[in-house]
Amino acid sequence: MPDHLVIPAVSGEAAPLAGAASDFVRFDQVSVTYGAGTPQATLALTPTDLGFARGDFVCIVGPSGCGKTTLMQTLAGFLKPTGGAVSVGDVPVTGPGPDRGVVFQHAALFPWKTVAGNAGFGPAMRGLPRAERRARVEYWLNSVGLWEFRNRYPYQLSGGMQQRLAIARALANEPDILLMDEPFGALDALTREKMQEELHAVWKRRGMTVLFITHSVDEAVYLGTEVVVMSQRPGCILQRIPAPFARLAGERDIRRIKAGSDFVSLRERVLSLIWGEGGG
Ligand SMILES: Nc1ncnc2c1ncn2[C@@H]1O[C@H](COP(=O)(O)OP(=O)(O)OP(=O)(O)O)[C@@H](O)[C@H]1O
Repeated sequence: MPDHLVIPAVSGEAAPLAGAASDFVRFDQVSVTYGAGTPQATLALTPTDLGFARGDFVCIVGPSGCGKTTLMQTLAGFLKPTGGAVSVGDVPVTGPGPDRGVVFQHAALFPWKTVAGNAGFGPAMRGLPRAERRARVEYWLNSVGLWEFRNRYPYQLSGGMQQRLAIARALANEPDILLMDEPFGALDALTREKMQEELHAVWKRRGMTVLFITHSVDEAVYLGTEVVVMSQRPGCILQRIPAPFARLAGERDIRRIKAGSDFVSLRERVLSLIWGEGGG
């Protein structure tokens, strides 16, 4: 580890489960039952409290089917909770909105639009003036290294480039909150680490709030300011674990950070919690 890196101590303390009244994003007793009132009713999420501050990078991990996507979709506004309420800046979430950008595992780009057309879609839908749209598209395509590919179509891009475009498209709306559901799950290991670096750099530069679902504990511990571990279905939050690596001061070296003993011990701690719940 280079000397100039300042690593805050890994406290070993879990953060309190409930949110605080001052939190920017709040889930208050949010529960979800799919098919409520039918014989097929599935309790996906038990009443859950979670809150976090503006600028936090919150990573959610947990066994398959534990309700991670369900929780995120209530914040995205795609899913109305069966019980409880979600709010952003004290305003209740009642549906999707441009303040919350969403990136899924598969890029879901518009194949008939160019790279620039995809990136500019949100601002165009919102009726922003042409000059501002162009400026945003240029800025965000440059940010994810795709400006020189602006006239290509999605099928002419690699998987990693498509995912970078999906991120640029979400960011071109300049959302306060970025919601990412296993965004790097389909990428090879090397591209995935590069994407982790790029996302981290964008997060640091923009200071936005991120809620990030992943099956990779390594990724969660590296990117998150906090790792939220969920239980098996019906999901609840088992532990919230602060992580220090996202806010490291100084130059970052992803390989050295991940090989460091603080990183390895935090990763093992999260992994053993998940294994106790039946695996990821
Ligand atoms: N539309 C739906 N209708 C009925 N049940 C659903 C629906 N969507 C999800 N479920 C169920 O709710 C539970 C939680 O699903 P969810 O997708 O939130 O889990 P997850 O933790 O994101 O899973 P994974 O890690 O495998 O992506 C699962 O048992 C799932 O089968």
